[in-house]
Amino acid sequence: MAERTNPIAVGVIGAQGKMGAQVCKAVDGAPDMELVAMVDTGDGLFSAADAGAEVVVDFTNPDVVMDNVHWCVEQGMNVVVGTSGFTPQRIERVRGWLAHRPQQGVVIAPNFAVGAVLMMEFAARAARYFESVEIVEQHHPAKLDAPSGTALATAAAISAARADAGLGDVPDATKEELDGARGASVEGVRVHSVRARGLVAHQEVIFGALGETLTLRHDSYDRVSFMPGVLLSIRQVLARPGLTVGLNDLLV
Ligand SMILES: NC(=O)C1=CN([C@@H]2O[C@H](COP(=O)(O)OP(=O)(O)OC[C@H]3O[C@@H](n4cnc5c(N)ncnc54)[C@H](OP(=O)(O)O)[C@@H]3O)[C@@H](O)[C@H]2O)C=CC1
Ligand SMILES: O=C(O)C1=N[C@H](C(=O)O)C[C@H](O)C1
Repeated sequence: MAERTNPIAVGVIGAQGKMGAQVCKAVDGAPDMELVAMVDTGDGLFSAADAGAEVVVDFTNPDVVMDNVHWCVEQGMNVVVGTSGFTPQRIERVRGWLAHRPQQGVVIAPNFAVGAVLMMEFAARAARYFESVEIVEQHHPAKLDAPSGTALATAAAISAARADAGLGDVPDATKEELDGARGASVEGVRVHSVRARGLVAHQEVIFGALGETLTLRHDSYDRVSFMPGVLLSIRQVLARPGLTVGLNDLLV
């Protein structure tokens, strides 16, 4: 394929938000991209299509993201999605929208930070060797969803690896508990959500076996940590028709 010489036209939905604003700045500073549309609450999505966006990046909220992605796909645009709330059912719906659109791509990533992607990979790799596992995710108090999308994806990957290895339930003798004291069970993995001022996005995965524990921890101290993954996805979505979930296949 001939190398393109014109910049990638990018639109951002949720442009006034914490992530959206950071994405606009990163796209603006990328020599191979042009920021053509900044859309937020009350603005019409059509401005991204009118501006000729080839790739639209969505960082909004789980209540609106499905409508946004559907509309963009219908308009023929490629989409990079960071917004949380992607259940397996939602992912299948997006796959369905793309089924008859062989030219278009959508990338959905629960976390764009390279360290977080590796932490999830390492957790899936470690899962088969440990009888016990729990996840503690910590975020800023403005976060709308709990557990985080990253924690849900990590729990799902761990659960699949445990099932593959023939591991049974995580041992836990708890008989009496205050509501929530043992966190939420996500596919059999306990997830605890902390919300505190000063935090950005952090996660620990604690594995336990006889006489040892292994703790994997990732910290995003600043939202700039997500930008290399977002820019990589914008570049790659154009060459990846269909649905890509997570950054694992994009990182070389
Ligand atoms: N995948 C990843 O690596 C990361 C994912 N996230 C996820 O990204 C999402 C956004 O996070 P964050 O930036 O912190 O949230 P913010 O609340 O700071 O930003 C969301 C922005 O989207 C706007 N918005 C809401 N509805 C619409 C709509 N229908 N059309 C256009 N704009 C809209 C909001 O406007 P208003 O305030 O008026 O509602 C707000 O400006 C969350 O789901 C979060 O979990 C966050 C960080 C990293
Ligand atoms: O809301 C956030 O801030 C974040 N959301 C994503 C999630 O739900 O996992 C990614 C990261 O943890 C930051």
